[in-house]
Amino acid sequence: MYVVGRAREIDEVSRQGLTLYKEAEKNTKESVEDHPRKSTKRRRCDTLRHQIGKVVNNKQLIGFLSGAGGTGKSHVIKTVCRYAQKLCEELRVKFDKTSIVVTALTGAAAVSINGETTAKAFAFKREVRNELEEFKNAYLVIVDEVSFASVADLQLLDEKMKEILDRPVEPFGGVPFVFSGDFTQLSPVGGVPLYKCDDCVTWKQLINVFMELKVNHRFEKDPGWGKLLERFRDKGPTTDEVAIINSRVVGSHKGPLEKNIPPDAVYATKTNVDRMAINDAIFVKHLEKTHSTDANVQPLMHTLCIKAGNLRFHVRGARKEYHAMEKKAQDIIYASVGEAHVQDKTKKYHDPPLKLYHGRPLCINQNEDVSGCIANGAMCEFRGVKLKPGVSITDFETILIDGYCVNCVCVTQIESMVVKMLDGTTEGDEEHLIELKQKLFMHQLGFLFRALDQSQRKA
Ligand SMILES: Nc1ncnc2c1ncn2[C@@H]1O[C@H](COP(=O)(O)OP(=O)(O)OP(=O)(O)O)[C@@H](O)[C@H]1O
Repeated sequence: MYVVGRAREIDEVSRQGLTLYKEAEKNTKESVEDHPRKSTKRRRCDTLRHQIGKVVNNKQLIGFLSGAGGTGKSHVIKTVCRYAQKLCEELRVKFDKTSIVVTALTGAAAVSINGETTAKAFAFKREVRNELEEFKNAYLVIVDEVSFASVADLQLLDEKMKEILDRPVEPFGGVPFVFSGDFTQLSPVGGVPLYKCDDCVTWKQLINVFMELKVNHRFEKDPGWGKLLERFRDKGPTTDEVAIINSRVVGSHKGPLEKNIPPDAVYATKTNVDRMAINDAIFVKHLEKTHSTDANVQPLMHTLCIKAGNLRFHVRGARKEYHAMEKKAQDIIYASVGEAHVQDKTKKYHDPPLKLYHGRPLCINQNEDVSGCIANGAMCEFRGVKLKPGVSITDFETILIDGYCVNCVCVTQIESMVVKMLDGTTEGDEEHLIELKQKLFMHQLGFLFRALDQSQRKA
């Protein structure tokens, strides 16, 4: 087992890589002369694989790249891919997304490393062997955010790779794998985490290279905060540090007064009910500044509520019989009921109307187009909506929120939502259309987006 100490040592790795490249180049020339019948391209690929194999003592690399948040795991993954691309260009060997398959367990992580979700890349939910044939060419597969993987996920990945490559004995079909992540971060939803399973052979016995990044780059400009978070991760904070955190809690006896909170403050809330209360308060503040309580004044078009359908109630004693709710009752629900309060029979939570205005930060909660960075967890800003043909603004209804008249439209009248991505790879002022997916059961209100706490990630 190898231990690579610090992020800085990546430089050392790249120096080794350069030597490797020079050697590979030399060997390629030699092997061209040795085997004149083999195509030059084929020989270059074989040499490259052989050289990569030598780095890990001719063993199949199954590595684990770890380190606290901000130590540069994603940075290393992107650097390795850029480096490999350059190397392949020099060797005139084809390099594309199947040469190094970059995947992550979550959509947001996949965006940050320019990859795909692991489930999508390996078609976890589908039987599509032919589509996956291309993985036969992979020099390396990277799986980021491995703390999210359950034992079952890893076993599925192992089985898929064995099946794709027709190598039922070699782990992951014999392809080099690097898992990246930090087990102190989030665990899988509804599965057993890898570190908790003593008989998970795939994880515990197969990892043969461990790389730990120790220098935190994210907090270079605020080392004090970085150290505090590091202690949070390792042993838990000291009493003084808890006091520092508490001094940032709005409403605590030492915390900031509401009037002193900057408009771009980042809120951390413990529960969804608190998150929604903050969202609603911010929305009402926006209405106070821009909207009227006079029903005769036309509400402004930059602000819009999107509801899933007309709220109805189930008639007692009657099967499948529903009555429309009174307008007043609807207004109360739209104004004060949030996603955290609405649960269906299957215990799923559903959003009442989304309260939006031009520029409102949103968090995407589905993997729509991961390579286009429209992925679960990615941040975007609401710009507007595109209405379905035949729908006009005169079809909008007005609802009352804290006495203010606000435009409201049913999701069935909308073709797509217009957003601007705030993080990920998209640059410039480009706007995106996003299809709204919703379940149209009258009591199930599901949306593509959930509004975040007006917060943007700081780093
Ligand atoms: N070796 C490095 N030199 C300079 N900056 C770096 C280096 N490694 C990472 N960074 C920067 O530090 C920040 C955090 O890096 P990165 O997102 O890769 O961390 P991470 O370990 O993947 O974090 P997380 O676990 O939260 O996803 C980024 O802004 C990145 O550009």
